[in-house]
Amino acid sequence: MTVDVQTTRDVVDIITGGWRAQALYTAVKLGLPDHVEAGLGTDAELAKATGASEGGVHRLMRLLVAMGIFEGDGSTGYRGTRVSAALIEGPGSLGDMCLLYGEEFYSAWGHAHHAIGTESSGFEVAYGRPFYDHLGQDAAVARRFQATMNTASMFFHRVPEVFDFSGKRVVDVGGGGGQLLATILEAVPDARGTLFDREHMMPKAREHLVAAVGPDRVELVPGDMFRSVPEGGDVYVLCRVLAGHDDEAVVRVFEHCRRAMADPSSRLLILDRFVADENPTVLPSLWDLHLLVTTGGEHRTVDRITRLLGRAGMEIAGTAELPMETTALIVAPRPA
Ligand SMILES: Nc1ncnc2c1ncn2[C@@H]1O[C@H](CSCC[C@H]([NH3+])C(=O)O)[C@@H](O)[C@H]1O
Repeated sequence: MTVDVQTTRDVVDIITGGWRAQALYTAVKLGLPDHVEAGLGTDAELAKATGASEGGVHRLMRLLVAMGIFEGDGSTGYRGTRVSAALIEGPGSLGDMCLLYGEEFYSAWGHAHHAIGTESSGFEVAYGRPFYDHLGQDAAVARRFQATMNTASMFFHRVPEVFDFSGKRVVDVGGGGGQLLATILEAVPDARGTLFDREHMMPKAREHLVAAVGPDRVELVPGDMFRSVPEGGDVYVLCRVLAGHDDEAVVRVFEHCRRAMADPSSRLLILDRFVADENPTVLPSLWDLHLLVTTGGEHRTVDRITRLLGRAGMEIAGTAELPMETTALIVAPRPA
């Protein structure tokens, strides 16, 4: 069989993706975006600042210019781009995400064959312990993971645009550090909020929410969503909570939300990524496999969520698309 040039090119573009990722990771590890921003423009200057070999820096920067991360060249001087600017260290930087993907996640993906073949975590093979245990024992990685989660929260500000929270009591179940609830309450001055999560999340969430909206419009309730959720909410939110739990556990959370709702006009808002079996798109499918490789978890299809909601006496009343292929499902209780 003869393979044409375009087909070969397509395959090569895909299989070198990991190399591109490692090149970008190395640039962040060496602090190249910061150094270029600080005006160090030649290979020699960058080599001196990073302690790396000048030849190595030259060869790496040549690729990064070709990839559009930097502009210029090593003799007349490199310049930053909007991509390298996003990697400069500081609040909101995407640099931590590059480091986490380039180290822990890259090692975990090295065991993709095992993870997919057995539907179990590749991370555990690579590191000898579950991902969340690892985070509990390595503060630097935990910090990077938190920063990566925050980076992935860029759809939060759009949530008040796709659902009307005015005058509502919002219960954020598994609300984490309170960023989403704070964003909603800041955008909707007459809404009130309850953050519900495990006990250990309370101090951080309280600090964030009180700083954002003051102590009066928000309460914090520690607990276990598999046992119960706070009563009397007009809107229950489940944002990025379901992927790590099996179907039975998810139905239980849905049942608790339905039972706790203030009245039939109350809604459940599910914010998550969903995979599609027909006409799939790449990012949700990739992240679904990524969940498998790191934690053994998964993203569901909307059909499957619909069935689980049905078992809890609820149905989808509307949907809205959010950035980064995140979807908002607006869920209503079915009349008894
Ligand atoms: N059994 C449980 N009860 C309440 N919260 C839980 C439980 N298990 C996990 N969580 C929380 O679920 C959250 C999942 S991470 C998502 C956090 C947040 N909604 C966001 O989108 O940024 C974490 O904050 C966990 O502590």
